[in-house]
Amino acid sequence: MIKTENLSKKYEAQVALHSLNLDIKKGEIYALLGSNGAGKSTTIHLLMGFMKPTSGLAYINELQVKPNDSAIKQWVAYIPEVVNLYPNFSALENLDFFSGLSGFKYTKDQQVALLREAGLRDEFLKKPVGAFSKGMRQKVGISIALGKQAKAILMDEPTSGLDPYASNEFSEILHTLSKKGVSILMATHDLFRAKESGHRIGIMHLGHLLLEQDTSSVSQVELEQLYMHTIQSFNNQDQKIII
Ligand SMILES: Nc1ncnc2c1ncn2[C@@H]1O[C@H](COP(=O)(O)OP(=O)(O)OP(=O)(O)O)[C@@H](O)[C@H]1O
Repeated sequence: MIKTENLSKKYEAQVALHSLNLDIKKGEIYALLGSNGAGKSTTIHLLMGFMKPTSGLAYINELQVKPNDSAIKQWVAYIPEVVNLYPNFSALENLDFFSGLSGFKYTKDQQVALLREAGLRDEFLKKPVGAFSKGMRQKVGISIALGKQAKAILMDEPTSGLDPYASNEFSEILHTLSKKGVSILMATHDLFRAKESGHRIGIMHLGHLLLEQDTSSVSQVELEQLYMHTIQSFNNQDQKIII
């Protein structure tokens, strides 16, 4: 569903991504972990077609991603760290507007159902989103993704700044999306949430994907040790790429 083949990106002299191979299945939640500058956002931006790779290929729903290709945008939704919405519009109005841009028209009842499914409480449906918290904006973003019937959702730092309750709610919403067959790639520094929400994690460092791991087969502590060990080994000039 979300796939890359030897995907690479060089920004002038800086190689941000070295030959990345990802294969994220239908309904899978995959957390990309890594240090600052590891290449996580670059990966997401390439998968969204925001820029051209230096080499390699990316696919969403078996369609090859090409920069600014509207065919791909039909299948994929991008939820940035802070979701951009029209501040004076209510949650319902934002959903209506963005669904319309994607060619969908929903009744008021359907819009309410989408926002509820994304976890937004009823009392906020008609409030201007300008005063919404990060978590609430994210829920509106997820409802927009649901509204466009996205098969893949790409998220950048979705849990940074969320309180523990909101983070937990976020995990539950991801699991609901996954059960509907939506594939999710999230870039995060949040090891705890990656383990709680993700089926699989990938550890990136300096543009390399160093390790992939099913989250069900490691404890939280083991995952943290694995993360530290993987990055330390690379820094100690073992520089043996595991993937
Ligand atoms: N537009 C750009 N021009 C030049 N270099 C860039 C650009 N965008 C990113 N880079 C570089 O590419 C590398 C990867 O950056 P990227 O933002 O993908 O990392 P990241 O893993 O998302 O980091 P963070 O966790 O800090 O958000 C970094 O060295 C960064 O400085």
